[in-house]
Formats: sequence, C-alpha cells, structure tokens
Amino acid sequence: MVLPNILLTGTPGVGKPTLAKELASRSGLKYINVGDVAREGALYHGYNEEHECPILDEEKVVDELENHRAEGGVTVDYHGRDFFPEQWFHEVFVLRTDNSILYKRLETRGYNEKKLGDTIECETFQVLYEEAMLSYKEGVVHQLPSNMPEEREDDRNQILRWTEQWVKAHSPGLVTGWSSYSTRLVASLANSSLLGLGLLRRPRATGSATSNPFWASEALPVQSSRAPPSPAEPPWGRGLVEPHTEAFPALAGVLTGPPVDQVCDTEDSEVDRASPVCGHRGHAGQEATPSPQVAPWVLPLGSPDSGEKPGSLGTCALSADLALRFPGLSAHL
Ligand SMILES: Nc1ncnc2c1ncn2[C@@H]1O[C@H](COP(=O)(O)OP(=O)(O)O)[C@@H](O)[C@H]1O
Repeated sequence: MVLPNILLTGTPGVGKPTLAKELASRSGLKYINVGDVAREGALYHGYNEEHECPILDEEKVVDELENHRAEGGVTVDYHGRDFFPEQWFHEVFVLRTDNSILYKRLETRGYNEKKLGDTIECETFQVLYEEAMLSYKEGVVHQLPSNMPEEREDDRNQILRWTEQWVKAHSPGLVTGWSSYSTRLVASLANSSLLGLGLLRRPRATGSATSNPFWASEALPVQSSRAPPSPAEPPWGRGLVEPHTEAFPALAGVLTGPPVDQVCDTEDSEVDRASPVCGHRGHAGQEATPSPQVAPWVLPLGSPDSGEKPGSLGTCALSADLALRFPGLSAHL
C-alpha cells in the first residue's frame, strides 16, 4: 500500500511530536523527528550561542531522510520547512498554539529569555505558517489548533481521514489478464488498497485474439464492500474521452466505479496456461511483488497460447490508452 508523506510543522512547543507519535500509533505512518535524526547522526555544523543549540547541517539531514521519504508513509516533524524539497510532502500541517499557552509550555523547558522571546514572536507573526503557504501549492498547507488535549484528538482524526482519502485516491488501478499468473498477482495485491479491478477475458465464443485485437472484451463485475470514493474527489476518470474499443468503456467503468476489497475469479481456464507476454515484473511461476514506489499501475498481460508477440493482443495498447486517459494510472509495458 502506498502511503503519503506528511510534514508536521510549527513553532517549538506547539506539540508536534506529541501528535506525530499518536498518529504513528494509529496508522501505518512512520514518525521521523528531525531533531532525533540530527542528534543520532551528529548532523550539525556549529553551535548557536544565542539560542544555546547546535546548528543543523541541512544538506546532511536531507540526505539522511531521502530513503525514508522515498518509501512513503512518513510523518516528519520539524519547526521549519525551508530546506526540504517541496515534492517530498503531499500534505503539510502547521500546528498553532495561543501565545499565553505556548509561553507556559516553553517556560517549563528552561528556554533562556532570548530564545523564549524569539519563539513567541515566531508564533505571533505566524512565521512558519506563512513560510509553508509560500512554499507549497494551494490546498496543501493546513493549520491545526493545538491548545487543548481535545484539539489534539480532532487534529489526529483529521489527518487520519485525509490520509485515508489519499490512499484511496492513489491505490493501484490494476488491469490484468486472465491467467494463473494474474490470479497470483491479484492475490498478492489483495491486502493492498485496490481501488478498482478489471479482470479481462476473451469470451470463449468470440474468435481468435487476432480477429479481436482487444481480446479483453469484458470487464467482470467487481464486489464492493467499501464506501465509494467521495464524489467531490473522484480518484479516476475525470476527463475520460471517447472510448474506442469494447474493452475500454468496460474498464473505464471498473476504474471509475466503487473500490473493491475482493477479487473476482472464474473457472474459465481457456487461457489459464498463459504467462504475461508484456508484463515487466516477471513471468508465470514468479511471484509478483508490487513496488510501493510504483503505483498506481497497470499490468498488461496477454495470452501466449495464440503464439503472438507482445502487444499483438492489444493489451499493451489498451493499458497505454488507459494510462493516458486516467490521471495517475501508469502503464509498464
Ligand atoms: N493539544 C495539546 N493540548 C495540550 N497540551 C499539549 C497539546 N499538544 C502538546 N501539548 C503539550 O505541549 C508540550 C510540548 O509538546 P511537544 O510535542 O514537545 O511540542 P514541540 O516538539 O512542537 O515543541 C508537551 O508538554 C505536550 O504534552
């Protein structure tokens, strides 16, 4: 399952790690505290006498975090954002605390006068919020109040809801052929968050693959036990244009339809011997493991029982077509 990366930011004392740890304990999001990472790796290049703290070596921190970030599903906690590449984060949450409350929290930390004053000023002038607003596209940055424990619960639930939406919208759109390979592949994906599943087949009665280049002429009904994606944010299908094959509209229907938890199967064994002719992830007999970095994706499969070359069955063309028309769906041919 692919998970988003979140930046949790805000002035020191607003409650970033407190919230981030709660999030981590209730979701698959991994918590990364930049301060801890820097301490563990001694990623500093000096000391700030005035604020009595080491100075972060930002380049080294970015290098250190790159692998985690690339895997996805991290919540990074830091009082700033300026040195993180913009594309690292899918959503940015800025925690905000009223000055009087923040002052009390910081006092108990033993901040010196200068550091305390600067920190309060930073919150008063909403420096981190404005910085974030300037650095990210509209709609990415959200403010969350962090004064009372009850607010923390609301904040946590809001982030979890948003994460769930994101996961649904970025789950694999899988187009698969009709083979033992595909059945195994689908089984390996069954626990991931499948948004739509098109199982394709050439009906027994209709001629050969050659006479029907789009052999995948039928999209099987899918079982659905999840709520459909919010109509306000359809994950697929916006801007879909003139379907030109039999298979395309059927698949489009599957991809734009409600998400599925269950995989449908059939006893039709006509092409059960099939191995993928243009899948890039392996051949019949090998387990296919979806890469979390590459999703959503399409696995084009063909039936080699016709002895045809990859692509001649139309699966590559169909997948490429779908990928072109569905934003976010990629085809690996
Ligand atoms: N929503 C909240 N309501 C009340 N206290 C909070 C809230 N969030 C955090 N705190 C408290 O504020 C203090 C600072 O929180 P912390 O998570 O260490 O913040 P930061 O790392 O952003 O400086 C902690 O004592 C924490 O328990």
